[in-house]
Amino acid sequence: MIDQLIEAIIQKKSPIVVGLDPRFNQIPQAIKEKCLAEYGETLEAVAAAIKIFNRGIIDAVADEVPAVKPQVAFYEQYGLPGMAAYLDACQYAASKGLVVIADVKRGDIGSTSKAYAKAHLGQVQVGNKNYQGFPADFATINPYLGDDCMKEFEAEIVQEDKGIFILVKTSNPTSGQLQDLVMADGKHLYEKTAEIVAGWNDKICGKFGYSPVGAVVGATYPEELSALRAQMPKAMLLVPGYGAQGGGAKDVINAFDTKGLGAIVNNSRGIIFAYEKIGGDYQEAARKAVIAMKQDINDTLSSVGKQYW
Ligand SMILES: O=c1ccn([C@@H]2O[C@H](COP(=O)(O)O)[C@@H](O)[C@H]2O)c(=O)[nH]1
Repeated sequence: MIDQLIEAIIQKKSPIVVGLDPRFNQIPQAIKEKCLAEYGETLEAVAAAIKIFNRGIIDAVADEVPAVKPQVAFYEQYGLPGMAAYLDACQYAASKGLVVIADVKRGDIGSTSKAYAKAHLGQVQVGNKNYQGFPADFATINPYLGDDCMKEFEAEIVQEDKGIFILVKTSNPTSGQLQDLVMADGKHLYEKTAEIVAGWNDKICGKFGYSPVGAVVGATYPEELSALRAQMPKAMLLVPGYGAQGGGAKDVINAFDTKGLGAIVNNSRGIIFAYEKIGGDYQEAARKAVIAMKQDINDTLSSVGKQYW
């Protein structure tokens, strides 16, 4: 799947992933009213609105981006109807040929991690039949339970051709509270996580030189991003923090290798709710925002001689 992701990035000239993080209050009024009229003030109404909204966003951007990243929390908060909307987002995006990155930030003791891996990247068997719980191509992983727990995702990575992005240096303001702690050997904790990722990368790698075991590094920490690019040369970087969190093209440029590959930059609110800023139809606004972001990143890549296409 790492190779398909990179191929789609090259084909669409677009190292961009759209975050599907629906907030009910920000969904256009007409969609909300329609769903509330049909289902009343229920979780089902919210889920129906999310489903319509997401499908509209996916339709608007599918030919411009290689991937979407639904963040499960925005669905989970609405219980079972919310999770049905999450499933719909994954399935509908896949039906439009998009790579799905499940932002689930999972990780637990080994045996539980195995169940998480099956839930989001694999299959479960019932009798003679196999089922996919929440089908995705990649999942985000919380590393803090250690190597053995992350390794439980390996079966799905290898046998199902899936991938993971391990949280290395997150974009939030207090990420340094734990991740920047200096260890006995003088390295930061996030560098130790990067060592685990890089070690794993040496064992499993795709045709572009990138591994299905990638890393999450925030656009809001450009210096660390630069250093981590060098420390994990075979790790695809998933870079959140562009847009609403303050990151710009100049901040993410060092996530890319010298050829202009190796990173995919996320933007959630800045794309899906672009209509609140630029007005007009939400789908048209999302499409315009994606095209503007593409231009911004491609122009910046080109200005430093890194544009691949
Ligand atoms: O370090 C991290 C890891 C994940 N995220 C997620 O990315 C998006 C960002 O949303 P924006 O609206 O573009 O700010 C969201 O789903 C986060 O949970 C992150 O921001 N930082």
